[in-house]
Amino acid sequence: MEGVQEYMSAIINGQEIGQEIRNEVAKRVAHLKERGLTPGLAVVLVGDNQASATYVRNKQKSCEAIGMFSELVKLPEATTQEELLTQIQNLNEREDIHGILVQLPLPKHIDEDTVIATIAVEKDVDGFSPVSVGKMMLGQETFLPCTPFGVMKLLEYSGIDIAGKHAVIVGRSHIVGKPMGQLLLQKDATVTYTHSKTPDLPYFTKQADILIAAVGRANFITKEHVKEGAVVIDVGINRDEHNKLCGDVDFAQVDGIASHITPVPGGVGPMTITMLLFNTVQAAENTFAQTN
Ligand SMILES: Nc1nc2c(c(=O)[nH]1)N[C@@H](CN(C=O)c1ccc(C(=O)N[C@@H](CCC(=O)O)C(=O)O)cc1)CN2
Repeated sequence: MEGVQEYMSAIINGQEIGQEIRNEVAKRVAHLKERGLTPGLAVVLVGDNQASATYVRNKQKSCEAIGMFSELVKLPEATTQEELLTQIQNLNEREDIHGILVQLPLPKHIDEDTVIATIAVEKDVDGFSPVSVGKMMLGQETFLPCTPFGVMKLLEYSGIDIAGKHAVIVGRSHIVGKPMGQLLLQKDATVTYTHSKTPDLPYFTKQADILIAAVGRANFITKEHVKEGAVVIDVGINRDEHNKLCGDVDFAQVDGIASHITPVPGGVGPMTITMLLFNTVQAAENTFAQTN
């Protein structure tokens, strides 16, 4: 059709890129172990959320696969906030634990902000604590939140230039949308934040060279939202009306319009755990450097 350029969208494969990075992390683990230090991750799971239990199991398996030590602290739904804080304080003191993560969401009677702020900043491998977030905002060295960090790696490994590009973020969560914009800004993108209540969303998203969908709604981003040749990164993990896993982007509609696109599953998801391993080995290396 005249005036319409058709793209073969390149599929960004998070499994493959994640594996490449995990292989590098595994070498760093082996190097530390030869020197007598085994990187250790503590994963705290409170309650019976099935999806959380699956993610936690995958995190533990991934640790084992590269030779890291991992410990699961599994607590019942009725755990009080005080009990949880005590558990975290104990983990903060442990020399064999270099990274701590508390799986989110927590049961409603527990205040997530208070819990996250209790994790020692040098063990905050999720990068969620106020100090880690503040350092990230200032461009200082810190642990970056795993999902946005993983997206940055996907862009880098796919050879996508960021400087000078217009990145539009759809979503404003503390763990994805907000930090995502900051990381892109630090690489000289021009960043626009939008969200589910932005009027005339396509007006903004159609301007995106890099479109990040992190709104948490199944198939929310359709062909009306996407400029031809845009890079489309789907951070969503949803279930559609048939209970099938899907992202925030209607893949079938956007495939062929975008220059690059991430699938769900197999795009951003595997990178979240990869960057958790990356941060944990970094935490262990920091400990090693301080004690040797
Ligand atoms: N403390 C944290 N809690 C949560 C985080 C987090 O980064 N830290 N993120 C999410 C859940 N999450 C990790 O915890 C996570 C979600 C999805 C995947 C993933 O690999 N998804 C696969 C599909 C998996 C499936 O089949 O269900 C994919 O997209 O390919 C990894 C990690 C909320 N909580």
